[in-house]
Amino acid sequence: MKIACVQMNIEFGEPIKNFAAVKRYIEEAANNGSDTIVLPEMWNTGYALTELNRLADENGEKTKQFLQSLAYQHRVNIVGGSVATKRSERFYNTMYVIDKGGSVVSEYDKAHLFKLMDEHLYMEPGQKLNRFQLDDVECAGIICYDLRFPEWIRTHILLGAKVVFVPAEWPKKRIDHWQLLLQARAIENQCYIVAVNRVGTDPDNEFNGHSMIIAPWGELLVTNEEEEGIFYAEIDMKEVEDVRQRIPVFADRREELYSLKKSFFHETD
Ligand SMILES: O=C(O)CCC(=O)C(=O)O
Repeated sequence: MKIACVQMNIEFGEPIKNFAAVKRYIEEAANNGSDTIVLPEMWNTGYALTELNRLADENGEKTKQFLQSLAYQHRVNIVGGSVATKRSERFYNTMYVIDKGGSVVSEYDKAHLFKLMDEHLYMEPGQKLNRFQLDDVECAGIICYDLRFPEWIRTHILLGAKVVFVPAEWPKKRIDHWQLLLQARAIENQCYIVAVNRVGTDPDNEFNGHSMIIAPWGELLVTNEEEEGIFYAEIDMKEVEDVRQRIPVFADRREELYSLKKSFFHETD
């Protein structure tokens, strides 16, 4: 599967300009033979949280139609990063995933909202997992701050995910955390990680990309890119099986030790 990471700048509070940029990027990535194109977090508006009432996409309709038509036209999967959406007067940070036939195969609201950027004051957290298949590969998707919750990713992995997509607006000042956390998640879960971060600035932050594709053994297939652009890598699902056979982490898990309640009981027994 050839993957394209769209490491784009996002115009703050300017959905029309951002939709036009995403269209150009998807066309370019499709023309370069991509199977799966991945966008960053909140690419329609950036973190324009105080203007969500005016800017958020009502029921995600505009985004879904737009991505579905591009996916169908170019026969590509699109992991649509995320967009600000509005449903029943509430706002969400929502990922839509579209397959090559133009069907929406997953809708996911970011589960862990980022208090440092006041996200919890404006948006509602999601309550559901994000599992889907693309070209018969079991996948999962999380959004930005979700990355700091390894148990959330592990849950998806235990249910079968072999590729985890991570769209983000991760600021430059904590980019070392981004790199380390992503690489650790790939190694411990013996899976591919495809992580796409934006570049540019908003009123509060600077973003320097470093989108990454990481193999299940931890090799960096895309890394350290700081410029705006599309970065590509091929992933091979045999790698996941090979690594899982080499070090059988999943067979060696001691589930019975991991429940907080039980280990506390054991210690005081
Ligand atoms: O966890 C972090 O440092 C960044 C998270 C973030 O920027 C976000 O979730 O939007």
